[in-house]
Amino acid sequence: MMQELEMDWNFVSNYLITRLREYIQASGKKGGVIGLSGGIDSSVVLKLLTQATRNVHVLLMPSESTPAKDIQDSYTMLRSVGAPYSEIKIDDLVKSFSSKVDSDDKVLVGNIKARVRMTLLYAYAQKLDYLVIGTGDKSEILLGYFTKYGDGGVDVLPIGDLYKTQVKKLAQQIGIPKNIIEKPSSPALWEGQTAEGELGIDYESVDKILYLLYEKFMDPQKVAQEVKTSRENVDKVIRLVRNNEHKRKMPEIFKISGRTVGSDWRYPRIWE
Ligand SMILES: Nc1ncnc2c1ncn2[C@@H]1O[C@H](COP(=O)(O)OP(=O)(O)OC[C@H]2O[C@@H]([n+]3cccc(C(=O)O)c3)[C@H](O)[C@@H]2O)[C@@H](O)[C@H]1O
Ligand SMILES: Nc1ncnc2c1ncn2[C@@H]1O[C@H](COP(=O)(O)OP(=O)(O)OP(=O)(O)O)[C@@H](O)[C@H]1O
Ligand SMILES: [Mg+2]
Repeated sequence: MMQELEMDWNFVSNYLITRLREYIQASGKKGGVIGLSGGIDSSVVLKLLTQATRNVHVLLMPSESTPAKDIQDSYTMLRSVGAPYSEIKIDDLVKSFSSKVDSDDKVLVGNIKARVRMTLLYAYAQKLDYLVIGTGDKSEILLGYFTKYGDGGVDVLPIGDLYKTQVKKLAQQIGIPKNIIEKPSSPALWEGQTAEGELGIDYESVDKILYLLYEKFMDPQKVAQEVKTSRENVDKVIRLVRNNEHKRKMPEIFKISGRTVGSDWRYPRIWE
């Protein structure tokens, strides 16, 4: 059923490396900054990025909820790619922000963490004349499982068209250490958080549900049967995709002049 999600991973990795190199070149910027968490997505994108350009800067931004294992895994990745890095502890910044809101809600504080990281990545990008390279995958993007303008606030999403289960295959191909590939995916925004725990469905099922619904236009009831999951899980996925549509768009502009097309104002070639 899911053979179509199989790909020539060697070809995919070469394709993404080339696209990244060309994207950076076309932007007129010199390279890329990336946040490395020790998780699979940032490890994969870091590896691709170092093959696309020599100008890479890595930010390690641990907080109190970052597992020690993730920091170790980040250093393993750093040693293997040999990229320059800065380590910045973010807890003082996060506390400073959350004290102004007077809240200790874990999702709220977690989102502050993601936005503090984004702010630091953009400051480094500006200082170095680099782009901010994003790490979101297709599963997270479709589900809206990211912080708007936090880890979602980036310049380009190299693995944004690969489901989490496909990122794992690509990771094997490009030689990411096995324990990084196998550990449970987690935003690590609070202690004990795991993606599958918070979503309430495993990624293996989520990816099949997404694929059958949105790429095969299969009826939800049939999807539940095919994936051997409950109808409730399929409905939950549909709800997440629909409710988080706003995270995949630029903010809506209430148009008045009506002269422009789309949300972009095009610079006509004739002016060049
Ligand atoms: N219809 C609409 N049109 C325009 N904007 C809309 C909107 N509905 C909400 N919003 C805005 O969006 C905000 C909610 O979005 P957001 O602030 O992102 O917050 P929210 O989606 O509530 O939380 C982020 C989720 O992503 C997870 N996450 C975060 C970071 C990293 C990762 C990871 O996988 O590593 C996962 C995190 O665990 C949590 O479950 C609202 O407060 C509102 O401002
Ligand atoms: N401690 C951290 N230091 C630096 N960057 C981080 C840190 N935590 C999160 N990030 C950034 O936020 C991104 C989103 O986190 P997310 O957990 O989705 O990705 P991941 O850890 O790379 O992979 P996975 O989704 O499997 O956990 C990371 O890829 C990374 O770029
Ligand atoms: Mg993670």
